[in-house]
Amino acid sequence: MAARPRPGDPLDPDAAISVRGLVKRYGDFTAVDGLDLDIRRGEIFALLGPNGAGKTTTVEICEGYRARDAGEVRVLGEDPAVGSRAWKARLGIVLQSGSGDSQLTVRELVGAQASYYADPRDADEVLELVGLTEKAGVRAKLLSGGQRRRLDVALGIVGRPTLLFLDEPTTGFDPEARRQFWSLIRSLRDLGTTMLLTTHYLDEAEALADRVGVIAGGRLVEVAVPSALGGRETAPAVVTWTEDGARRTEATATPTAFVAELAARFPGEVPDLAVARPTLEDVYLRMIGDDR
Ligand SMILES: Nc1ncnc2c1ncn2[C@@H]1O[C@H](COP(=O)(O)OP(=O)(O)OP(=O)(O)O)[C@@H](O)[C@H]1O
Repeated sequence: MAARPRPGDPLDPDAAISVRGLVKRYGDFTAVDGLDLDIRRGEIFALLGPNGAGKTTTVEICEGYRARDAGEVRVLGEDPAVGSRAWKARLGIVLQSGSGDSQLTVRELVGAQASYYADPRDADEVLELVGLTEKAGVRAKLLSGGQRRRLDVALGIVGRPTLLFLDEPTTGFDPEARRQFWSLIRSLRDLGTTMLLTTHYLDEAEALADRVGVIAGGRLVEVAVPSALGGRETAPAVVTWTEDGARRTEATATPTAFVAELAARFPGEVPDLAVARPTLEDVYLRMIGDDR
């Protein structure tokens, strides 16, 4: 399920994004250091990694915005370094710092962006989708931070992209706006859009991504479904409870059996019973720690 390509494997012609041996240097510094990755059509793929890991560099090479020093890249079947106009029109891009301080209204901006595409989404439909209908007539520069981010997404999807790049899309969102944004992303997936997301929010990756890739020091450390990253699904569970006034802890590979034993020992509820597996954050921090 979470198979990832090995160095030297051929490009995958069916993938939305196929990357082999990608290298990017800035002077003496190697920012991306031999990256192999396939992103399937229709999936949401989250790229995780610490600041400076090489996420934005990788994504911008896939978008055709940066040149690479070595390796092969195919995005929707074309090499981004020489991507055609028709190819570019099939991409949607939501950058880290977006539209911002325009004097134009929200609807004017979305309408203007739509005019670049042969078959755009209806501007009002897009505003509805991102929850900005009530702000359609407001100048973009008067929007709140979270509303601007939604406008960025609106601008990214109005061209009906096959593949959408989202670079840290929910930075600065309040919790409710993040939840709304997540449901927007899920509805785009239901419409068949492939998405490559970078994020520092592990709960966001867990909530949205079909697969996550962890990148550190310009290398891909692991690719997996969120529930299996770093051996999470088979890691021992930690059972905690209170007994004789003290907090007790037991790490076990068979938590169900262990809890059954505990239940037999106590007349009613086992006090303060909890069963926990390592969180995505636990395994992620361990991974990038290992890499360093
Ligand atoms: N134009 C550039 N010139 C020189 N170095 C650069 C340039 N762009 C990026 N770098 C360096 O390459 C490395 C990778 O940067 P990149 O922006 O890809 O990281 P990132 O994983 O997206 O980080 P963040 O999570 O902070 O956005 C960093 O060390 C960065 O300083």
